[in-house]
Amino acid sequence: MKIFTANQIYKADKFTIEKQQIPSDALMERAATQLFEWIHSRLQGAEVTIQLFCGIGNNGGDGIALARHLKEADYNIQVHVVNYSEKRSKDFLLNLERLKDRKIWPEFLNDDCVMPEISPNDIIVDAIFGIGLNRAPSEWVGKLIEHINASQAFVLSVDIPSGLPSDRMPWNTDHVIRASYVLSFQVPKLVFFLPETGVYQNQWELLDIGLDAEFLVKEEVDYEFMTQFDVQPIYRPRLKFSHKGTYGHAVIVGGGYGKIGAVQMAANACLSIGAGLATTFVPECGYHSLQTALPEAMVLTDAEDDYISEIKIPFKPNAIGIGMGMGTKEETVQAFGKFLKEVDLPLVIDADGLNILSQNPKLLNEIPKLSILTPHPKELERLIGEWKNDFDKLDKAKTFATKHDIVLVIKGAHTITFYGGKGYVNSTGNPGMATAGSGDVLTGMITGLVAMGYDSLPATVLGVYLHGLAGDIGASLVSYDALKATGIIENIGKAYLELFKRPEPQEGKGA
Ligand SMILES: NC(=O)C1=CN([C@@H]2O[C@H](COP(=O)(O)OP(=O)(O)OC[C@H]3O[C@@H](n4cnc5c(N)ncnc54)[C@H](O)[C@@H]3O)[C@@H](O)[C@H]2O)[C@H](O)CC1
Ligand SMILES: [K+]
Repeated sequence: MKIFTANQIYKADKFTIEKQQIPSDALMERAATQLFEWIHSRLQGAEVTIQLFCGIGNNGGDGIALARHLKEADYNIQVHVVNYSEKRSKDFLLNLERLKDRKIWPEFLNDDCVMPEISPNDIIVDAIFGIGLNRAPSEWVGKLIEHINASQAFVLSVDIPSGLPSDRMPWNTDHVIRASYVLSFQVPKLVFFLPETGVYQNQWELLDIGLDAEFLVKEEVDYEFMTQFDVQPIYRPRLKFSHKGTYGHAVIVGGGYGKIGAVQMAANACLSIGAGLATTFVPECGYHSLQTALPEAMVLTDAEDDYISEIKIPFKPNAIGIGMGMGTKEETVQAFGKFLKEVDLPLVIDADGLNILSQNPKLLNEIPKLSILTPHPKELERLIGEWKNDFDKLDKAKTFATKHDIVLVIKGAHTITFYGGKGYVNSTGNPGMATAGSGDVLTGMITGLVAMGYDSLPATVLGVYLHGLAGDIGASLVSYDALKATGIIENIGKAYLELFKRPEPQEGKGA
Protein backbone atom coordinates (compact mmCIF):
# COMPACT_ATOMS: atom_id res chain seq x y z
CA MET A 1 0.00 0.00 0.00
CA LYS A 2 1.45 3.30 -1.06
CA ILE A 3 2.30 6.01 1.42
CA PHE A 4 1.65 9.41 -0.15
CA THR A 5 3.08 12.76 0.83
CA ALA A 6 0.61 15.59 1.50
CA ASN A 7 1.32 16.97 -1.99
CA GLN A 8 0.52 13.62 -3.56
CA ILE A 9 -2.76 13.46 -1.63
CA TYR A 10 -3.71 16.91 -2.95
CA LYS A 11 -2.79 15.70 -6.46
CA ALA A 12 -4.96 12.58 -6.01
CA ASP A 13 -7.77 14.80 -4.81
CA LYS A 14 -7.57 17.02 -7.89
CA PHE A 15 -7.24 14.08 -10.27
CA THR A 16 -10.28 12.37 -8.74
CA ILE A 17 -12.45 15.48 -8.88
CA GLU A 18 -11.59 15.99 -12.56
CA LYS A 19 -11.89 12.37 -13.63
CA GLN A 20 -15.04 11.56 -11.71
CA GLN A 21 -16.50 14.97 -12.60
CA ILE A 22 -17.67 15.64 -9.08
CA PRO A 23 -17.87 18.94 -7.19
CA SER A 24 -14.96 19.56 -4.81
CA ASP A 25 -17.14 19.17 -1.71
CA ALA A 26 -18.14 15.64 -2.78
CA LEU A 27 -14.91 14.20 -1.36
CA MET A 28 -15.53 16.02 1.90
CA GLU A 29 -19.04 14.59 1.97
CA ARG A 30 -17.64 11.08 1.38
CA ALA A 31 -15.14 11.66 4.17
CA ALA A 32 -17.86 12.87 6.55
CA THR A 33 -20.16 9.98 5.64
CA GLN A 34 -17.41 7.46 6.30
CA LEU A 35 -16.54 9.12 9.61
CA PHE A 36 -20.19 9.13 10.61
CA GLU A 37 -20.72 5.46 9.73
CA TRP A 38 -17.62 4.45 11.68
CA ILE A 39 -18.79 6.33 14.76
CA HIS A 40 -22.46 5.36 14.46
CA SER A 41 -21.74 1.65 14.05
CA ARG A 42 -19.90 1.79 17.37
CA LEU A 43 -22.00 4.21 19.40
CA GLN A 44 -25.39 3.04 18.14
CA GLY A 45 -27.02 6.27 19.22
CA ALA A 46 -25.50 6.36 22.72
CA GLU A 47 -26.22 9.44 24.80
CA VAL A 48 -22.61 10.47 25.12
CA THR A 49 -21.60 14.08 24.40
CA ILE A 50 -19.52 14.45 21.26
CA GLN A 51 -17.45 17.63 21.17
CA LEU A 52 -16.19 18.48 17.71
CA PHE A 53 -13.22 20.85 17.42
CA CYS A 54 -13.05 22.04 13.83
CA GLY A 55 -10.45 24.23 12.17
CA ILE A 56 -11.22 26.49 9.22
CA GLY A 57 -9.55 24.43 6.47
CA ASN A 58 -10.80 21.25 4.86
CA ASN A 59 -9.99 19.15 7.92
CA GLY A 60 -12.32 21.46 9.82
CA GLY A 61 -14.77 21.12 6.95
CA ASP A 62 -14.78 17.35 7.44
CA GLY A 63 -15.58 17.92 11.11
CA ILE A 64 -18.38 20.37 10.35
CA ALA A 65 -19.94 17.99 7.79
CA LEU A 66 -19.64 15.15 10.30
CA ALA A 67 -21.44 17.29 12.88
CA ARG A 68 -24.40 17.60 10.49
CA HIS A 69 -24.59 13.81 10.07
CA LEU A 70 -24.34 13.27 13.82
CA LYS A 71 -27.09 15.81 14.48
CA GLU A 72 -29.34 14.17 11.91
CA ALA A 73 -28.91 10.91 13.82
CA ASP A 74 -29.81 12.73 17.05
CA TYR A 75 -26.44 12.63 18.72
CA ASN A 76 -25.72 15.08 21.46
CA ILE A 77 -23.09 17.33 19.87
CA GLN A 78 -21.19 20.52 20.66
CA VAL A 79 -19.38 22.14 17.75
CA HIS A 80 -16.42 24.48 18.25
CA VAL A 81 -14.80 26.31 15.38
CA VAL A 82 -11.13 26.85 16.16
CA ASN A 83 -10.88 30.18 14.42
CA TYR A 84 -7.12 30.32 13.86
CA SER A 85 -7.26 32.17 10.56
CA GLU A 86 -9.57 34.28 8.44
CA LYS A 87 -8.67 32.22 5.34
CA ARG A 88 -11.51 29.74 5.55
CA SER A 89 -11.69 27.08 2.89
CA LYS A 90 -14.56 27.13 0.40
CA ASP A 91 -15.83 23.70 1.39
CA PHE A 92 -15.55 24.52 5.08
CA LEU A 93 -17.79 27.55 4.51
CA LEU A 94 -20.23 25.54 2.42
CA ASN A 95 -20.59 22.98 5.20
CA LEU A 96 -20.83 25.66 7.86
CA GLU A 97 -23.82 27.09 5.99
CA ARG A 98 -25.38 23.62 5.75
CA LEU A 99 -24.95 23.24 9.49
CA LYS A 100 -26.49 26.62 10.21
CA ASP A 101 -29.39 25.69 7.91
CA ARG A 102 -30.08 22.94 10.41
CA LYS A 103 -30.07 25.45 13.24
CA ILE A 104 -26.77 24.41 14.70
CA TRP A 105 -24.65 27.37 15.75
CA PRO A 106 -21.06 26.46 16.51
CA GLU A 107 -19.14 28.24 19.22
CA PHE A 108 -16.25 30.24 17.74
CA LEU A 109 -13.01 29.94 19.68
CA ASN A 110 -10.50 32.78 19.31
CA ASP A 111 -7.20 33.70 20.93
CA ASP A 112 -8.97 35.25 23.93
CA CYS A 113 -11.43 32.39 24.47
CA VAL A 114 -12.09 30.50 27.67
CA MET A 115 -11.20 26.84 27.28
CA PRO A 116 -14.36 24.78 26.84
CA GLU A 117 -15.17 22.32 29.55
CA ILE A 118 -14.48 18.72 28.61
CA SER A 119 -15.59 15.77 30.71
CA PRO A 120 -13.47 12.59 30.62
CA ASN A 121 -16.65 10.85 29.45
CA ASP A 122 -17.03 13.02 26.36
CA ILE A 123 -15.86 11.98 22.95
CA ILE A 124 -13.67 14.52 21.20
CA VAL A 125 -13.53 14.75 17.43
CA ASP A 126 -10.27 16.43 16.51
CA ALA A 127 -10.64 18.19 13.16
CA ILE A 128 -8.49 21.24 13.87
CA PHE A 129 -5.64 20.67 11.41
CA GLY A 130 -5.17 18.00 8.77
CA ILE A 131 -2.37 17.46 6.30
CA GLY A 132 -2.42 21.17 5.43
CA LEU A 133 -0.58 22.16 8.62
CA ASN A 134 2.53 23.96 7.43
CA ARG A 135 3.67 26.03 10.38
CA ALA A 136 3.48 25.94 14.16
CA PRO A 137 -0.04 26.39 15.52
CA SER A 138 -0.32 29.72 17.29
CA GLU A 139 0.13 29.72 21.06
CA TRP A 140 -3.58 29.77 21.97
CA VAL A 141 -4.32 26.86 19.60
CA GLY A 142 -1.40 25.01 21.17
CA LYS A 143 -2.92 25.66 24.60
CA LEU A 144 -6.29 24.37 23.37
CA ILE A 145 -4.54 21.19 22.16
CA GLU A 146 -2.89 20.84 25.59
CA HIS A 147 -6.32 21.32 27.19
CA ILE A 148 -7.81 18.54 25.03
CA ASN A 149 -4.86 16.25 25.80
CA ALA A 150 -5.33 16.83 29.53
CA SER A 151 -9.06 16.03 29.41
CA GLN A 152 -8.72 12.23 29.48
CA ALA A 153 -11.58 12.05 27.01
CA PHE A 154 -11.43 9.65 24.06
CA VAL A 155 -9.98 11.63 21.16
CA LEU A 156 -10.84 10.63 17.62
CA SER A 157 -8.62 12.47 15.15
CA VAL A 158 -9.76 13.13 11.61
CA ASP A 159 -7.05 12.17 9.09
CA ILE A 160 -4.06 12.97 11.35
CA PRO A 161 -3.62 14.19 14.93
CA SER A 162 -3.86 17.99 14.80
CA GLY A 163 -0.51 19.71 15.23
CA LEU A 164 1.38 16.79 13.71
CA PRO A 165 2.83 17.75 10.33
CA SER A 166 2.74 14.95 7.78
CA ASP A 167 6.36 15.27 6.68
CA ARG A 168 8.47 16.79 9.43
CA MET A 169 8.88 16.88 13.19
CA PRO A 170 6.35 18.93 15.19
CA TRP A 171 7.48 22.43 16.20
CA ASN A 172 6.32 21.90 19.77
CA THR A 173 5.66 18.37 20.99
CA ASP A 174 3.14 19.62 23.58
CA HIS A 175 1.07 21.22 20.85
CA VAL A 176 0.13 17.97 19.12
CA ILE A 177 -3.09 16.09 19.80
CA ARG A 178 -2.59 12.71 21.48
CA ALA A 179 -5.17 10.72 19.57
CA SER A 180 -6.83 7.64 20.97
CA TYR A 181 -7.72 6.71 17.41
CA VAL A 182 -7.07 8.22 13.99
CA LEU A 183 -9.40 7.75 11.06
CA SER A 184 -7.16 8.58 8.14
CA PHE A 185 -8.30 9.03 4.57
CA GLN A 186 -7.37 6.52 1.88
CA VAL A 187 -3.63 6.18 2.52
CA PRO A 188 -1.54 5.87 5.68
CA LYS A 189 0.77 8.74 6.60
CA LEU A 190 4.51 8.09 7.07
CA VAL A 191 4.46 9.79 10.49
CA PHE A 192 2.32 6.94 11.89
CA PHE A 193 5.31 4.61 11.59
CA LEU A 194 8.25 6.56 13.00
CA PRO A 195 9.23 6.21 16.67
CA GLU A 196 9.26 9.97 17.31
CA THR A 197 6.00 10.79 15.52
CA GLY A 198 4.06 7.52 15.89
CA VAL A 199 3.53 8.25 19.60
CA TYR A 200 0.77 10.76 18.92
CA GLN A 201 -1.76 8.03 18.17
CA ASN A 202 -2.64 4.71 19.74
CA GLN A 203 -4.33 3.24 16.71
CA TRP A 204 -5.19 4.24 13.19
CA GLU A 205 -7.47 2.96 10.52
CA LEU A 206 -8.06 3.93 6.91
CA LEU A 207 -11.33 5.17 5.50
CA ASP A 208 -11.85 4.77 1.77
CA ILE A 209 -13.06 8.03 0.24
CA GLY A 210 -12.86 6.76 -3.31
CA LEU A 211 -9.75 8.55 -4.53
CA ASP A 212 -9.18 7.51 -8.12
CA ALA A 213 -7.77 3.99 -8.46
CA GLU A 214 -5.80 4.82 -11.61
CA PHE A 215 -3.95 7.58 -9.76
CA LEU A 216 -3.30 5.34 -6.76
CA VAL A 217 -1.80 2.63 -9.00
CA LYS A 218 0.32 4.89 -11.18
CA GLU A 219 1.76 7.41 -8.75
CA GLU A 220 5.39 6.65 -7.79
CA VAL A 221 6.11 6.85 -4.08
CA ASP A 222 9.13 6.90 -1.76
CA TYR A 223 7.54 4.61 0.82
CA GLU A 224 5.20 1.65 0.81
CA PHE A 225 3.39 0.08 3.73
CA MET A 226 3.72 -3.68 3.29
CA THR A 227 0.42 -5.33 4.12
CA GLN A 228 -0.59 -8.96 3.62
CA PHE A 229 -1.94 -7.94 0.23
CA ASP A 230 1.43 -6.50 -0.81
CA VAL A 231 3.53 -9.36 0.54
CA GLN A 232 1.50 -12.33 -0.75
CA PRO A 233 2.64 -11.97 -4.37
CA ILE A 234 6.30 -12.17 -3.32
CA TYR A 235 5.84 -15.74 -2.08
CA ARG A 236 6.92 -18.49 -4.45
CA PRO A 237 5.23 -21.86 -3.92
CA ARG A 238 7.33 -25.00 -3.60
CA LEU A 239 7.28 -27.20 -6.67
CA LYS A 240 6.04 -30.77 -6.78
CA PHE A 241 9.13 -32.14 -8.52
CA SER A 242 11.64 -30.36 -6.36
CA HIS A 243 14.30 -31.67 -4.00
CA LYS A 244 16.25 -30.14 -1.17
CA GLY A 245 18.83 -28.81 -3.63
CA THR A 246 16.09 -26.72 -5.21
CA TYR A 247 15.80 -24.71 -2.00
CA GLY A 248 19.44 -23.89 -1.60
CA HIS A 249 22.22 -24.39 0.86
CA ALA A 250 22.58 -21.63 3.43
CA VAL A 251 25.57 -21.01 5.65
CA ILE A 252 25.39 -19.20 8.98
CA VAL A 253 28.73 -17.83 10.19
CA GLY A 254 29.12 -16.55 13.72
CA GLY A 255 29.27 -17.47 17.36
CA GLY A 256 31.91 -17.37 20.04
CA TYR A 257 32.39 -18.78 23.51
CA GLY A 258 29.04 -18.35 25.28
CA LYS A 259 27.33 -17.13 22.12
CA ILE A 260 26.68 -20.25 20.11
CA GLY A 261 22.94 -19.96 20.76
CA ALA A 262 22.76 -17.00 18.35
CA VAL A 263 23.99 -19.20 15.49
CA GLN A 264 21.74 -22.04 16.52
CA MET A 265 18.65 -19.80 16.44
CA ALA A 266 19.64 -18.27 13.09
CA ALA A 267 20.21 -21.70 11.54
CA ASN A 268 16.99 -23.03 13.01
CA ALA A 269 15.06 -20.05 11.61
CA CYS A 270 16.79 -20.51 8.27
CA LEU A 271 15.60 -24.12 8.03
CA SER A 272 12.16 -23.27 9.40
CA ILE A 273 11.58 -20.71 6.64
CA GLY A 274 12.32 -23.40 4.09
CA ALA A 275 16.00 -23.48 3.10
CA GLY A 276 17.00 -26.89 1.68
CA LEU A 277 20.19 -27.25 3.67
CA ALA A 278 21.88 -25.26 6.43
CA THR A 279 25.49 -25.39 7.53
CA THR A 280 26.85 -23.42 10.45
CA PHE A 281 30.42 -22.16 10.69
CA VAL A 282 31.41 -21.62 14.33
CA PRO A 283 34.42 -21.76 16.64
CA GLU A 284 35.25 -25.32 17.69
CA CYS A 285 33.53 -24.84 21.08
CA GLY A 286 30.15 -24.75 19.36
CA TYR A 287 30.40 -28.12 17.68
CA HIS A 288 28.68 -30.40 20.17
CA SER A 289 25.92 -28.06 21.26
CA LEU A 290 24.96 -27.32 17.67
CA GLN A 291 24.96 -30.96 16.63
CA THR A 292 22.78 -31.78 19.61
CA ALA A 293 20.38 -28.85 19.54
CA LEU A 294 19.85 -28.71 15.80
CA PRO A 295 20.28 -32.12 14.17
CA GLU A 296 19.03 -30.85 10.81
CA ALA A 297 22.03 -28.52 10.44
CA MET A 298 25.61 -29.38 9.52
CA VAL A 299 28.51 -27.87 11.42
CA LEU A 300 31.87 -26.60 10.19
CA THR A 301 34.36 -25.36 12.77
CA ASP A 302 37.13 -22.80 12.92
CA ALA A 303 40.63 -23.88 13.95
CA GLU A 304 40.20 -21.77 17.11
CA ASP A 305 38.17 -22.98 20.02
CA ASP A 306 36.55 -19.72 21.23
CA TYR A 307 36.41 -17.33 18.30
CA ILE A 308 36.48 -17.18 14.54
CA SER A 309 39.95 -16.73 13.05
CA GLU A 310 39.50 -17.80 9.43
CA ILE A 311 36.27 -18.38 7.52
CA LYS A 312 36.66 -21.37 5.23
CA ILE A 313 33.60 -22.76 3.44
CA PRO A 314 34.60 -25.76 1.30
CA PHE A 315 31.64 -25.50 -1.11
CA LYS A 316 29.66 -22.78 -2.87
CA PRO A 317 26.64 -21.88 -0.77
CA ASN A 318 23.53 -20.13 -2.09
CA ALA A 319 23.39 -17.66 0.79
CA ILE A 320 25.48 -16.66 3.79
CA GLY A 321 24.29 -14.98 6.97
CA ILE A 322 27.11 -13.65 9.11
CA GLY A 323 27.83 -11.80 12.33
CA MET A 324 25.62 -13.01 15.18
CA GLY A 325 27.54 -13.67 18.41
CA MET A 326 30.82 -13.39 16.47
CA GLY A 327 32.58 -10.75 18.61
CA THR A 328 34.99 -8.12 17.36
CA LYS A 329 38.34 -9.68 18.36
CA GLU A 330 41.20 -8.56 16.08
CA GLU A 331 41.61 -12.04 14.52
CA THR A 332 37.89 -12.13 13.79
CA VAL A 333 38.02 -8.66 12.23
CA GLN A 334 40.87 -9.82 9.98
CA ALA A 335 39.00 -13.00 9.06
CA PHE A 336 35.82 -11.03 8.30
CA GLY A 337 37.74 -8.50 6.15
CA LYS A 338 39.46 -11.27 4.19
CA PHE A 339 36.17 -13.08 3.73
CA LEU A 340 34.46 -9.94 2.40
CA LYS A 341 37.17 -9.62 -0.25
CA GLU A 342 36.90 -13.26 -1.31
CA VAL A 343 33.18 -13.86 -1.27
CA ASP A 344 31.22 -13.37 -4.47
CA LEU A 345 27.60 -13.54 -3.37
CA PRO A 346 25.44 -11.10 -1.43
CA LEU A 347 25.64 -11.59 2.34
CA VAL A 348 23.18 -11.05 5.15
CA ILE A 349 25.21 -9.13 7.73
CA ASP A 350 24.04 -8.65 11.31
CA ALA A 351 25.24 -7.83 14.83
CA ASP A 352 29.04 -8.03 15.18
CA GLY A 353 29.39 -8.13 11.40
CA LEU A 354 27.86 -4.63 11.46
CA ASN A 355 29.96 -3.55 14.42
CA ILE A 356 33.13 -4.59 12.59
CA LEU A 357 32.01 -2.59 9.56
CA SER A 358 31.41 0.54 11.62
CA GLN A 359 34.76 0.19 13.38
CA ASN A 360 36.51 -0.38 10.03
CA PRO A 361 34.71 1.86 7.54
CA LYS A 362 37.14 0.91 4.76
CA LEU A 363 35.50 -2.49 4.74
CA LEU A 364 32.23 -0.87 3.67
CA ASN A 365 33.58 -0.73 0.13
CA GLU A 366 34.14 -4.50 0.19
CA ILE A 367 30.51 -5.40 0.95
CA PRO A 368 29.19 -7.44 -1.99
CA LYS A 369 26.49 -5.60 -3.92
CA LEU A 370 22.93 -6.46 -2.91
CA SER A 371 24.03 -7.60 0.52
CA ILE A 372 21.45 -7.17 3.27
CA LEU A 373 22.39 -5.31 6.45
CA THR A 374 20.05 -5.63 9.43
CA PRO A 375 21.02 -3.11 12.13
CA HIS A 376 19.00 -2.25 15.21
CA PRO A 377 18.99 1.49 16.04
CA LYS A 378 22.32 1.49 17.96
CA GLU A 379 24.08 -0.50 15.24
CA LEU A 380 22.58 1.81 12.64
CA GLU A 381 23.90 4.87 14.47
CA ARG A 382 27.37 3.36 14.50
CA LEU A 383 27.09 2.75 10.75
CA ILE A 384 25.57 6.01 9.48
CA GLY A 385 26.34 8.44 12.32
CA GLU A 386 23.98 10.31 14.64
CA TRP A 387 20.76 11.75 13.28
CA LYS A 388 18.88 14.88 14.29
CA ASN A 389 15.46 13.22 14.16
CA ASP A 390 13.60 10.35 12.48
CA PHE A 391 13.33 12.13 9.15
CA ASP A 392 17.07 12.79 9.12
CA LYS A 393 17.61 9.11 10.00
CA LEU A 394 15.53 8.01 7.01
CA ASP A 395 17.46 10.31 4.67
CA LYS A 396 20.82 9.11 5.95
CA ALA A 397 19.79 5.45 5.77
CA LYS A 398 18.49 5.84 2.23
CA THR A 399 21.70 7.56 1.11
CA PHE A 400 23.83 4.86 2.76
CA ALA A 401 21.89 2.03 1.10
CA THR A 402 22.08 3.68 -2.31
CA LYS A 403 25.78 4.51 -2.00
CA HIS A 404 26.74 0.92 -1.23
CA ASP A 405 24.04 -0.68 -3.38
CA ILE A 406 22.77 -2.71 -0.46
CA VAL A 407 19.47 -3.53 1.20
CA LEU A 408 19.38 -1.77 4.56
CA VAL A 409 16.90 -2.89 7.20
CA ILE A 410 16.17 -0.47 10.03
CA LYS A 411 14.78 -2.72 12.73
CA GLY A 412 12.13 -1.37 15.09
CA ALA A 413 8.39 -1.21 15.78
CA HIS A 414 7.80 -0.70 12.07
CA THR A 415 10.93 -2.09 10.46
CA ILE A 416 11.80 -0.14 7.32
CA THR A 417 13.75 -1.76 4.48
CA PHE A 418 15.59 0.55 2.09
CA TYR A 419 16.68 -0.33 -1.39
CA GLY A 420 16.98 1.62 -4.61
CA GLY A 421 15.92 4.88 -3.02
CA LYS A 422 12.67 3.43 -1.70
CA GLY A 423 11.54 2.46 1.79
CA TYR A 424 9.28 -0.49 2.61
CA VAL A 425 7.50 -0.14 5.96
CA ASN A 426 6.59 -3.40 7.67
CA SER A 427 3.10 -3.90 9.08
CA THR A 428 3.63 -6.88 11.41
CA GLY A 429 5.37 -7.34 14.77
CA ASN A 430 4.87 -6.32 18.38
CA PRO A 431 6.77 -5.08 21.44
CA GLY A 432 7.22 -8.67 22.66
CA MET A 433 9.75 -9.12 19.89
CA ALA A 434 12.16 -6.75 21.60
CA THR A 435 13.86 -9.77 23.16
CA ALA A 436 17.22 -11.55 23.04
CA GLY A 437 17.81 -13.44 19.81
CA SER A 438 14.93 -11.91 17.84
CA GLY A 439 17.44 -10.33 15.43
CA ASP A 440 19.33 -13.62 15.01
CA VAL A 441 16.06 -15.24 13.99
CA LEU A 442 15.40 -12.51 11.43
CA THR A 443 18.89 -12.89 9.94
CA GLY A 444 18.36 -16.65 9.68
CA MET A 445 14.98 -16.22 8.01
CA ILE A 446 16.27 -13.76 5.41
CA THR A 447 19.34 -15.92 4.75
CA GLY A 448 17.05 -18.91 4.23
CA LEU A 449 14.90 -17.02 1.74
CA VAL A 450 17.97 -15.87 -0.22
CA ALA A 451 19.20 -19.49 -0.30
CA MET A 452 15.80 -20.52 -1.66
CA GLY A 453 16.32 -18.22 -4.62
CA TYR A 454 14.53 -15.02 -3.61
CA ASP A 455 16.40 -11.88 -4.67
CA SER A 456 17.74 -9.69 -1.88
CA LEU A 457 14.90 -7.15 -1.67
CA PRO A 458 11.97 -9.60 -1.85
CA ALA A 459 13.75 -11.96 0.54
CA THR A 460 14.13 -9.12 3.02
CA VAL A 461 10.61 -7.73 2.74
CA LEU A 462 9.06 -11.20 2.98
CA GLY A 463 11.42 -12.24 5.79
CA VAL A 464 10.70 -9.11 7.84
CA TYR A 465 6.95 -9.56 7.34
CA LEU A 466 6.92 -13.27 8.28
CA HIS A 467 9.22 -12.62 11.25
CA GLY A 468 6.76 -10.03 12.59
CA LEU A 469 3.79 -12.24 11.85
CA ALA A 470 5.39 -15.24 13.57
CA GLY A 471 6.01 -12.92 16.53
CA ASP A 472 2.38 -11.77 16.50
CA ILE A 473 1.16 -15.37 16.48
CA GLY A 474 3.65 -16.31 19.20
CA ALA A 475 2.54 -13.35 21.35
CA SER A 476 -1.12 -14.24 20.87
CA LEU A 477 -0.34 -17.61 22.43
CA VAL A 478 1.91 -16.57 25.33
CA SER A 479 1.63 -12.73 25.74
CA TYR A 480 4.05 -10.04 24.61
CA ASP A 481 6.05 -10.33 27.80
CA ALA A 482 6.64 -14.06 27.65
CA LEU A 483 7.56 -14.23 23.98
CA LYS A 484 11.09 -15.51 23.34
CA ALA A 485 13.07 -15.69 20.11
CA THR A 486 12.52 -19.45 19.94
CA GLY A 487 8.78 -18.72 20.16
CA ILE A 488 9.13 -16.70 16.96
CA ILE A 489 10.84 -19.63 15.20
CA GLU A 490 8.15 -22.05 16.36
CA ASN A 491 5.50 -19.96 14.65
CA ILE A 492 7.14 -19.40 11.26
CA GLY A 493 4.99 -22.21 9.83
CA LYS A 494 1.79 -20.64 11.14
CA ALA A 495 2.92 -17.30 9.73
CA TYR A 496 3.12 -18.85 6.25
CA LEU A 497 -0.41 -20.20 6.70
CA GLU A 498 -1.66 -16.85 7.98
CA LEU A 499 -0.15 -15.08 4.97
CA PHE A 500 -2.71 -16.84 2.81
CA LYS A 501 -5.74 -16.38 5.03
CA ARG A 502 -8.37 -14.06 3.60
CA PRO A 503 -7.25 -10.47 4.18
CA GLU A 504 -9.06 -8.61 6.92
CA PRO A 505 -10.08 -4.95 6.52
CA GLN A 506 -7.04 -2.68 6.64
CA GLU A 507 -6.47 -1.68 10.20
CA GLY A 508 -3.28 -0.28 11.56
CA LYS A 509 -1.69 -0.48 14.91
CA GLY A 510 -0.26 2.56 16.53
CA ALA A 511 2.96 3.07 18.37
N1 LIG B 1 -7.94 13.67 -0.44
C1 LIG B 1 -8.20 13.69 0.80
O1 LIG B 1 -7.63 12.95 1.56
C2 LIG B 1 -9.19 14.66 1.28
C3 LIG B 1 -8.95 15.29 2.48
N2 LIG B 1 -9.78 16.19 3.03
C4 LIG B 1 -9.43 16.82 4.27
O2 LIG B 1 -8.70 17.98 3.98
C5 LIG B 1 -7.60 18.08 4.84
C6 LIG B 1 -6.59 19.01 4.30
O3 LIG B 1 -7.21 20.24 4.18
P1 LIG B 1 -6.46 21.64 4.00
O4 LIG B 1 -7.51 22.67 3.93
O5 LIG B 1 -5.53 21.57 2.90
O6 LIG B 1 -5.63 21.75 5.30
P2 LIG B 1 -6.02 21.77 6.84
O7 LIG B 1 -7.43 21.60 7.12
O8 LIG B 1 -5.07 20.86 7.47
O9 LIG B 1 -5.83 23.29 7.21
C7 LIG B 1 -5.10 24.11 7.54
C8 LIG B 1 -5.22 25.37 6.67
O10 LIG B 1 -4.73 26.44 7.43
C9 LIG B 1 -3.46 26.90 6.97
N3 LIG B 1 -2.49 26.62 8.03
C10 LIG B 1 -1.55 25.68 8.05
N4 LIG B 1 -0.89 25.70 9.20
C11 LIG B 1 -1.43 26.69 9.94
C12 LIG B 1 -1.19 27.21 11.22
N5 LIG B 1 -0.25 26.70 11.99
N6 LIG B 1 -1.93 28.21 11.66
C13 LIG B 1 -2.89 28.74 10.91
N7 LIG B 1 -3.19 28.32 9.67
C14 LIG B 1 -2.47 27.29 9.18
C15 LIG B 1 -3.14 26.15 5.72
O11 LIG B 1 -2.96 27.08 4.70
C16 LIG B 1 -4.35 25.23 5.47
O12 LIG B 1 -5.04 25.62 4.36
C17 LIG B 1 -7.18 16.66 5.04
O13 LIG B 1 -6.36 16.46 6.15
C18 LIG B 1 -8.53 15.97 5.16
O14 LIG B 1 -8.99 16.06 6.49
C19 LIG B 1 -11.03 16.53 2.30
O15 LIG B 1 -12.06 16.83 3.11
C20 LIG B 1 -11.46 15.40 1.40
C21 LIG B 1 -10.40 14.94 0.50
K1 LIG C 1 -7.05 16.35 12.67
